Amino acid sequence: MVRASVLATEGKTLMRHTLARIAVIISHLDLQVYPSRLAREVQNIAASFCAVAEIRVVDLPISESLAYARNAEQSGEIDVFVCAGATGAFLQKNLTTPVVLMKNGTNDLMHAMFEAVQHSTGIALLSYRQSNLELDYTERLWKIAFKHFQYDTLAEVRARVSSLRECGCEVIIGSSMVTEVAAGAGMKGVLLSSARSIRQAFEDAMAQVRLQRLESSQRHHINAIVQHLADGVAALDETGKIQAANEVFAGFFKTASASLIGSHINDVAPELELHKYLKTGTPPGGCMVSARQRTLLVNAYPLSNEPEHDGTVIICQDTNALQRADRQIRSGARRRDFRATHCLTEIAGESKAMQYLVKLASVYARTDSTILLLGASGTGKEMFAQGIHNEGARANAPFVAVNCAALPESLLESELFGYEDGAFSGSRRGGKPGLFELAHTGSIFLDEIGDMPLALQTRLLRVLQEREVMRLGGTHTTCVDVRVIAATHHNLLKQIAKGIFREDLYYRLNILQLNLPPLIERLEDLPYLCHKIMESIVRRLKLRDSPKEMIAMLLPYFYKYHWPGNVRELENMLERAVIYFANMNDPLFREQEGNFIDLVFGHGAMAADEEESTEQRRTVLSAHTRRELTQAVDICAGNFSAAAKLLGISRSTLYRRLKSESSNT
Ligand SMILES: Nc1ncnc2c1ncn2[C@@H]1O[C@H](COP(=O)(O)OP(=O)(O)OP(=O)(O)O)[C@@H](O)[C@H]1O
Repeated sequence: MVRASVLATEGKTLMRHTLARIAVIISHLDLQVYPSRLAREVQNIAASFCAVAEIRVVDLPISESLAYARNAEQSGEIDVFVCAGATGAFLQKNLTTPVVLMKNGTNDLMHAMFEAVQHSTGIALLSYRQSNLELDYTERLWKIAFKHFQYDTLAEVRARVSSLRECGCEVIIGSSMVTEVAAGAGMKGVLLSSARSIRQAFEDAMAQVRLQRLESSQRHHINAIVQHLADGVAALDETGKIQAANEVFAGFFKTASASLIGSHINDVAPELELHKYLKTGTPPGGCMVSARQRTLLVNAYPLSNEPEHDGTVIICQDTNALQRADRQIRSGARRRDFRATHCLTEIAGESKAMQYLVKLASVYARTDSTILLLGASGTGKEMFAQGIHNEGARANAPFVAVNCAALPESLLESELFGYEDGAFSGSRRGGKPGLFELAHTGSIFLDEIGDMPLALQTRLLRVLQEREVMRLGGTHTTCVDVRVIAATHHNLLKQIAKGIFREDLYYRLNILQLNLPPLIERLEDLPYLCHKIMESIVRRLKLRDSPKEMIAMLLPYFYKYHWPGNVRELENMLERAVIYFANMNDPLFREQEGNFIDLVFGHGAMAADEEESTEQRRTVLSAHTRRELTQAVDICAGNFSAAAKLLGISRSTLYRRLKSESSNT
């Protein structure tokens, strides 16, 4: 039963949040004088703390003290209890909320003596357990010899009071309980506590609350950090009981985090097999554990560096999330051009050979095996490589193309494999990842592999075998998950015979093969190729429409050409043709020696094989059909000079031919 009232207080807050909540418990036996003197004193002093604390003074039977305190503790309404003597010691043992003891000092004894001597010189002091009162000093000061006894229990108090009465003692100084027993025995009880010791107890309680709130705010911060971690974190005590765990950890083991607290780790997560560690105190390094359809990377660390094993922190990481993060980091570091832009559907060709190759490439795209693309320059090897990458499972990952013939050996090595900080003079600070690392999870296209220096072939072979790279100047390897597509215009078997290409590398690369035929072997693809290429030129040059007549006119020449530069050459020719065709009436071209066909076929190509090309050109030019001649006139809107220029003949020759063609028909 709570007899004394609550001292509600107003005023400024002590801490950032609320007033300190203090309960002072004064226990009594069968209270004869109500309210007890101590309670009254405490209430008076509590009033002076009203600006900083809400102090509840509770005067209740000793048998109810613990129940009351527990109740208040459970409802979380009290930050700290203040109590004296035996009850204080008892509550300290049984509560988790701090209990500040009202301690009596010599000053209290002086005050008590002052009151006691008013009644009698037969004075005794009863104190709970050992006190640090300066008894000799007090006796000398008051010139009174008084008796002093210590007690542990209420029974001892009762026995001592009754024996003191029989010895003629009239005044007993002690706690509120002692004074009550004395009063019950018909003696004078003098309270040992003074206003000063009560005030000191409140100061101690305030300091305690301040400390508590500081700790709680720190705990709150740490908890917020731990809760926001992407990893599952749990703290265990030395026996393996979970003291704290975040939601992610709870989620890994499909349970609510609150229900984990107090459970044993072996019951919650037997998969982790932490019992081995908990016994030895040796933390396991990162080990992979399968738990509830996930693979976790688990690390455990001792809570302190002390030799005594007093707890463990476990950190669990979802390997899927790690891989995703890894991919993100790598793609963040990826250059924008590490993308494949072509698809297999863009590869133009109506010939059986091309249609078969595109289908085969699409089958290859569904695998992860290494591919070797063979074919002369400009046959579309890179286009196929990009198409295969884009049609496969790695489409969203990087496509890294590297021309092995374009860089000097040392540069190619650092480009491919990267380097560590300070690997060579002039190297970038912090090192640089190689193209293999940047292609991680995607594809690497090793173009012109036949031109790779032998020393690098050896390093490349090791990477292909081990699937891991070591940067130049590095000491550790990094795993790379890369699909390799290599290409060359060389005959690698001949290169092997000459000793300039490693046979073992050839067999590593030549798992799946695509052999792209030169354009000369599939001239039937020309119309479709021209059409497709023109579409992209029109788009790129922002033309109004595709000059179909021009293509119709050029095609007969194209069929007769030998195409050493394959589709790339065709692309170049068509682009040139479009530009010349659109500017045919420009004086610059009108005054040009030669003619449209000459310009389209390009002097460079002609010069490469002068004899053959001049001869070919002659045959080509003499082969105009009547349809081509009239078509040229139509295209040039009846302008015979322009039509002659377009055909590469003089105006008079055009007239003559048209005449002779018409007489032949
Ligand atoms: N079948 C095709 N359909 C459409 N365009 C093609 C085709 N084949 C090649 N090309 C085009 O021809 C040009 C050359 O192709 P690509 O670079 O793929 O050839 P390559 O064999 O890799 O050449 P190199 O060996 O010289 O590197 C590219 O612009 C490409 O778009």
